[in-house]
Amino acid sequence: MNINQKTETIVTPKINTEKLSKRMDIQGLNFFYGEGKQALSDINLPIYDNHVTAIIGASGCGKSTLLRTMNRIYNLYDEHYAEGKITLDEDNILSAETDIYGLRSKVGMIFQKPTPFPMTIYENIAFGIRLKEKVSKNEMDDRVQDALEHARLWKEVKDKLHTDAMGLSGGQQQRLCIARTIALQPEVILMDEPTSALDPIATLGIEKLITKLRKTFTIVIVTHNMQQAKRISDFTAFMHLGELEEFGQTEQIFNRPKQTMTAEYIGGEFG
Ligand SMILES: Nc1ncnc2c1ncn2[C@@H]1O[C@H](COP(=O)(O)OP(=O)(O)OP(=O)(O)O)[C@@H](O)[C@H]1O
Repeated sequence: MNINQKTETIVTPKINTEKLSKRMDIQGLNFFYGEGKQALSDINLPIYDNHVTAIIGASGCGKSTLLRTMNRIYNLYDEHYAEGKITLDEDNILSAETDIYGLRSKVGMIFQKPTPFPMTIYENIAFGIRLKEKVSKNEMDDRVQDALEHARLWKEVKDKLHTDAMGLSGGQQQRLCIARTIALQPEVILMDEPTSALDPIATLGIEKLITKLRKTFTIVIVTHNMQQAKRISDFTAFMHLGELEEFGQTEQIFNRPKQTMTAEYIGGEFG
């Protein structure tokens, strides 16, 4: 099966963005990997609540960098810094007063390669919950089951919860990582090419899951796969050389791009 084959022109109803609330709002964002090494310039991007926003663009245009500003994971390195404003529920997360651990529990992240902890399936989920709050054994069992059900993994693992998570397939491991993130009840889930290490069937499993999760969470996904962006996102941001070239409803970006650069990228002229 080739899941990347060209699909029909997408037909989706126009979303009236005036009726949506913004879960996050990026305003005038610049990002530097050290003095003089600017990777993002003046990014302005709304992230609408309970919708999926895809970030697309050629290699090196700044997609992952942009995603990483949204939970300040770049703070792991002293010389990396951001300027501008990113609001989450009205608070500027770039402010020096931001509680970074609190921020990361509100804005979860899924990486390219599944990264389960070398523990049992159950512990992969219970571990994070325990760090955040005190819950009884029964409540923990319920929370673990709930997260696995939400991540569409429960049926496959319910009889082996106390076995090593590393024994799961790649697609199952990625769904476990999603379950681990969901268990902490974030508001936003960031996904950095979450299916690029998976086969087509596992990819479709994750895509179905993302479509379901948007009812509860706000999702931002970086993808190289334009057919994937078309299939699962409501909004698309096209980046070029560290700038946001065009943002709009996915249907508009793919069917009627306004910028020549967007049309060329979508048409496969560079990438
Ligand atoms: N740790 C780093 N130190 C210095 N420069 C970096 C670092 N990480 C990324 N860059 C640079 O920042 C720019 C944006 O990189 P980024 O990884 O965000 O792009 P991308 O669009 O996600 O690329 P890809 O699709 O290849 O993953 C590139 O020019 C890259 O070389």
